[in-house]
Amino acid sequence: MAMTGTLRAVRAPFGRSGVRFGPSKPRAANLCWRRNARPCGRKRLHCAAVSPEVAELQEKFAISGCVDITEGEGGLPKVVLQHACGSSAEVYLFGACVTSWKQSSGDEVLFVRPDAKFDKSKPISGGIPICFPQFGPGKIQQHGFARNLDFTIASTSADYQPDERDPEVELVLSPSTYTEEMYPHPFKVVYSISLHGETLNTDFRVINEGGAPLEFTAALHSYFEVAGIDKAKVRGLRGVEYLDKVVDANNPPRKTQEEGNLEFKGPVDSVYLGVPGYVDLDVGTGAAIAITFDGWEDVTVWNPWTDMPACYENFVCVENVKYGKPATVQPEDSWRGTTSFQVVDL
Ligand SMILES: O=P(O)(O)OC[C@H]1O[C@@H](O)[C@H](O)[C@@H](O)[C@@H]1O
Repeated sequence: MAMTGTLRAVRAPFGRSGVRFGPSKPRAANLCWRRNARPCGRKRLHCAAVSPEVAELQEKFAISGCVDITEGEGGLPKVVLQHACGSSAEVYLFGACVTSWKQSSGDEVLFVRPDAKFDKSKPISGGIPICFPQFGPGKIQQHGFARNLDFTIASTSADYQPDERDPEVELVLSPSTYTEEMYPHPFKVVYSISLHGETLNTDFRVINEGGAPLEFTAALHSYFEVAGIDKAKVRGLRGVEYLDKVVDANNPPRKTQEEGNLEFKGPVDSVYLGVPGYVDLDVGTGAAIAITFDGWEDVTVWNPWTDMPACYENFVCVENVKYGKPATVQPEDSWRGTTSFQVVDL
């Protein structure tokens, strides 16, 4: 993942060293805190602006000017990352779903579907949901349970240098009675999301906390806004074999991508197997989203076409996937998939 030579201040869950910023500096105990860590001036218990849960998270994990924990849609807690350059990202603890990534111009890059619900009745439909421990179809619910569950905040951090403070949040998901019924394996998901300038970086790790090998498939099910489905193109897949799930989702035929530009003239639901680290999406405005990745081996491209009449013209999913060869993680070992998303001019 691209990082500058600035001193990073991060906690060290996997051997990286540094200084931890969260829980953040002590604050006046009873005041309600809002965005940018300024108190609203009223006693927290009497302030209807945020729930006690969100107020507590803000008190523990906010970093002034870089990281805030606020109430999102439906009152759900969300982490707001703000970079000094003006870019920002928003991450719901429910599903660890990144629902917004804005450039310093204010332009939104991600797409949230109009049918998205923020009441936990279903996963958030849009942004970057996580699929784990299954990228379906398969034995359990289509895309696994991680996108239906609340993650917890392990830490927040930012760089030392005031002009280059890269905000980061590290989220964790551990087994519960609910997950054990479907997937009786000790695991820990550790997922970090950060901004480096206008670039969004994700670092997805699965740790085997049991005594037997841990198997899973997974994905970052990323939805991107496009200027029109007729203008969108995915590039970087020429010559790659793919599974065509439009033909048969349960028994997809294997094909080879012939064209350098994958265009959309009908439904597309293809899992490209063994993509070498880079793909981009021309969004039709003269810009593209460059997706650079490591660990993730496959790429799914999905657009439902007229099955979703209200929005199919406005988004394309280009997903980082570990599917063709499911991950097998030995006891005390971990699997890691990193992705760097960047908007580039064409
Ligand atoms: O669960 P969601 O967000 O509606 O997405 C569903 C789609 O997700 C894609 O990743 C799959 O390849 C499709 O087969 C599936 O239909």
